[in-house]
Amino acid sequence: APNIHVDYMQQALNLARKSPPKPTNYRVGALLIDGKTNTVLATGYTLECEGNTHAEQSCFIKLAKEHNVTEEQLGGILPKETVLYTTVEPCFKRLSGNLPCVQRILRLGKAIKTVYVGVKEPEKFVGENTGRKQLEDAGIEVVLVEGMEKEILEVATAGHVPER
Ligand SMILES: Nc1nc(=O)c(N)c(NC[C@H](O)[C@H](O)[C@H](O)COP(=O)(O)O)[nH]1
Ligand SMILES: [Zn+2]
Repeated sequence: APNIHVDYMQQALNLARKSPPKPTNYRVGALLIDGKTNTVLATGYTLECEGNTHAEQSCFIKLAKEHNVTEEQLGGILPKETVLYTTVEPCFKRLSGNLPCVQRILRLGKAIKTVYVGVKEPEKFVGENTGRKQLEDAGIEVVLVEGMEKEILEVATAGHVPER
């Protein structure tokens, strides 16, 4: 039977393929979904929005612009059954020092109920990603959508110099 989570994760992966390859990040795709009506609220991919933006961050930036609010105010207008799909789990630390997406998700309050991820973040840039625990401690469910790890990582690391 077609799995709705795999369908959305495939959509997110197709978004990730639009991201310009870079050796210092991952090419990620993300979708914000209204879980009640099953409608797509926003899509995003790494570097879509100006500056050094992440896929999840691009979803928030675009949706905030659409509603004429700041990214910080987005929590007030998101449907309460909002779910986030992201091919790579939200970052908890960024080498650039920019605000990590786990913090961006947490400051939306209870707006995001569940985060569906395609893979855990590899340890290459920032070591073990402890973001999942921060989200769970805030009452946000983190669910791994299995079966697409290999193709998600291939896309995510396309800009990386092959390990010797
Ligand atoms: N979930 C997620 N979505 C993204 O769109 C993206 N690029 C990453 N990547 C995580 C990785 O840890 C950071 O890309 C590096 O730590 C470099 O940090 P910057 O991206 O330059 O801020 N992770
Ligand atoms: Zn991030």
